[in-house]
Amino acid sequence: MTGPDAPAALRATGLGFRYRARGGWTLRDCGFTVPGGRITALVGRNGAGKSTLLHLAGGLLHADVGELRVLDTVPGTREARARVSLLTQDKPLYPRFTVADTLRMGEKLNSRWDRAAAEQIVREGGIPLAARVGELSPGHHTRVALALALGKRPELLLLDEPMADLDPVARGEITATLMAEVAERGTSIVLSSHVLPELEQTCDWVLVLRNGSIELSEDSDALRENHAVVTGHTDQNDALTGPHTVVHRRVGGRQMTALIRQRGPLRGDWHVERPRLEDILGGYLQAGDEVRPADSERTEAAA
Ligand SMILES: Nc1ncnc2c1ncn2[C@@H]1O[C@H](COP(=O)(O)OP(=O)(O)OP(=O)(O)O)[C@@H](O)[C@H]1O
Repeated sequence: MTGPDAPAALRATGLGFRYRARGGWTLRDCGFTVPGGRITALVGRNGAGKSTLLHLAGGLLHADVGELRVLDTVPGTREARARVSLLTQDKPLYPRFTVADTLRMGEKLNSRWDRAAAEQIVREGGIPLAARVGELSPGHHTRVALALALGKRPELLLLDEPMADLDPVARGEITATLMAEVAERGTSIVLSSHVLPELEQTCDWVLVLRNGSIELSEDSDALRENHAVVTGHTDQNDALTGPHTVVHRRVGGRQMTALIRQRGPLRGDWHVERPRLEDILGGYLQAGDEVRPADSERTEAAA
């Protein structure tokens, strides 16, 4: 189902998870809604909790506190498993199976199996159906795992760094396949990635995790509209506080460049540019590493 009545792809309320009962929280107090029928980029620094969140959504882990729903169902239940595909980073497949065996297994296990779609993904990669999975290159292994995940015709596809092993041509082909899935079937896709430029044309929703907490859950176009990259003299620093929020700031000499969430008109003399999604995500990822004017002045004084 697509449109305004479509169920949210993911919905979390007060979600918390820790790997050991006495360990620290890997995910803490996460609350967000990812609308259905979108391609959502799940972004965060190493160790932020992206894989953990995807494993929870795929029903491989269970929340310690709070609630997570996928397509309005409980992750890991029979209904959720029928409607959700999760491709983990290790992309487990049987190494002794041939590619053809693997696709046949997909067909046996899934009542909605789309053989043509699965075979097309394999064929596009030039992978022989008779090849043994254990002898495939990592990129071809990823392709077969994706064919299995997509052949199931899921309503929600969860992908943990799916492009990491793929060559640039394969990345383009798989991206086009994913975008066609959303456009033609209204499939919801949530994919984690560190390759920010590739998200620019693909993703229409963004979920940013920072140290296990949700930093951002927002529409990509809205983010582009309500953020600005401003450059000007450092003595105007105070003009950026108040209604605006400085996400990240870099100072060089007496000039500063800042990514801001802009609320209303800007005071002062600034050169203003509309940021790309990549700039916005990069700014949020670096937010804790902010270089403040005072730091830069100390550096200059010491030089
Ligand atoms: N099986 C595990 N047992 C204990 N701790 C774990 C386990 N898996 C992950 N963690 C810890 O949980 C935190 C979040 O890890 P996670 O893999 O979810 O992050 P990530 O954002 O996917 O990172 P990356 O970008 O490096 O893939 C890290 O501190 C990690 O060390």
